[in-house]
Amino acid sequence: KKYDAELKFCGVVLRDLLSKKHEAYSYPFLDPVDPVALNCPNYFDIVKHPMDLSTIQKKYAGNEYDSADEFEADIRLMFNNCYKFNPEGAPVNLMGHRLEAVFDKKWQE
Ligand SMILES: Cc1ccc(Nc2c(-c3ccc(O)cc3)nc3c(C)cccn23)cc1
Repeated sequence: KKYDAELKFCGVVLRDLLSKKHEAYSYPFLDPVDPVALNCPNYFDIVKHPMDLSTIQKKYAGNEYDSADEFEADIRLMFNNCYKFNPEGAPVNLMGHRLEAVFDKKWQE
């Protein structure tokens, strides 16, 4: 059963993560990682289930999430992919932690 109120809140959180105010650290997460463009040919050897905010947005708009838990699982997958590929202390790793902190604060609201 879809719980509409909780799914509406997912849309509110997603819109915030996509907003310009976070663009300084959200840009690595806005679109699917392109291993050719980024010169990281080993990406798909390390990250088996890629995820990004544009894909989450498409799934949300397409009503593919049946619960907030499913939505959160994709958000966490996106960040955990980032931490797996980008070592602790690397710029993109730090951006992941910054954007995840934004998510965590809003999510626990
Ligand atoms: C050789 C190399 C090393 C690190 C990266 N990381 C990285 C990522 C990235 C995002 C999420 C993710 O799960 C994995 C990688 N996004 C970028 C961008 C937008 C610019 C520069 C580096 N970027 C790219 C190439």
